Amino acid sequence: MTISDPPAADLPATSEAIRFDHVSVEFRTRHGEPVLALDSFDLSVAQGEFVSLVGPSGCGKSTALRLVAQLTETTKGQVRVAGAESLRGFSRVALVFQSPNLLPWKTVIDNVLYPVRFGSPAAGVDHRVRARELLALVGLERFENAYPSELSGGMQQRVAICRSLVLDPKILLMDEPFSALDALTREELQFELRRIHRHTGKTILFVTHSISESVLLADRIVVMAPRPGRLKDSFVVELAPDRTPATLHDPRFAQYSDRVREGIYGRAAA
Ligand SMILES: Nc1ncnc2c1ncn2[C@@H]1O[C@H](COP(=O)(O)OP(=O)(O)OP(=O)(O)O)[C@@H](O)[C@H]1O
Repeated sequence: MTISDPPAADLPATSEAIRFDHVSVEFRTRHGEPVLALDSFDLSVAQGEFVSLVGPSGCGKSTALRLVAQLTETTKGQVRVAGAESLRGFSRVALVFQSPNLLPWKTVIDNVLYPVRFGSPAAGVDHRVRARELLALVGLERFENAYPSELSGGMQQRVAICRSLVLDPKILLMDEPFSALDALTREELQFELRRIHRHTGKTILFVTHSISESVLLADRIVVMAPRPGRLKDSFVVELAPDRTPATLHDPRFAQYSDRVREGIYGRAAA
C-alpha cells in the first residue's frame, strides 16, 4: 500500500476500530494501595475517525491508550481492537509520545525505518520508498540523511510521526505529541496532522491537555471525568473537514471549546 491509497479496505468505512466495554483498570501502588484509573469506561471509535480524549490530569487518558496498544490489561471489561489478532509486532497500532525518542546515531530515514526490523512488515512493500513518501508528506524529503541533532524539535516530531506510519498501522495512538513544542510549531503540526489524517484515513485517538487543540483536530471529542476515569461527555465536531487557520475564527470553534471547558471544569468555569 502506498500512502496515497484509500483507507484500509479490509473493513468497511463505517465499522468500529476500537471499543471499550465497561472497562475498569485498577493499579496497585508500591505500598499495595489500589488505584482505580478507569471505572466502567465505555467508548466506541469508528474506523477512520479522529477522536480527541481530554480530561483532568490523572483521569486515565494514557491508560486508555495503553489498553488499545495492549501495554496494560483491563481489570474488568473488554477492549476490542479491529484486527487485534495481528497486534503483535505493532503493525496494527502505533504510538506517538510527547518526546520523539529518535536514535541519535541513525539518520532520519533509518529512524523512520526502525520499526521495520521489529514489527510485522507487509510482504512485497518497499519500506524505503514508503519512508521517503512519508518524509515528503511532512516536508522533510531533503533531510533523509540528516541526523536528529541537526533537526528542530518540530522536525524531530515529524520524523516520529513518519516512523509511526511506516508499517501502515490501522490505528494511531497519540499521547500529547505536541505538548513539548513551541506554540507556532505546535499549530503548524496540528494542521499538518489533520492533513495526514485526511490523506491516510487512519483511525486516530489523540490525548491532549489543550482544549483548542482537541477541537481543532477532532471529528469527535471525548471528555473524561476526574479519576477514576469515566465518560463525561462525547460530541461530534461539525467543523469543515479541512482545518485551516480560518477554522479558529469559526463561531462554532468557540462553542465547542466552551463545551469541553464545561465538561472539565463545570458550567460556572465555562
Ligand atoms: N503502572 C501504574 N501503577 C500505579 N498507578 C498507575 C500506573 N499507571 C497509572 N497509574 C495511575 O492511574 C491514574 C491514571 O493515570 P494516567 O497516566 O492514565 O492518567 P492521565 O489522564 O493520562 O494523566 P495525565 O493527564 O497527567 O498524563 C493516575 O492516578 C496514575 O497515578
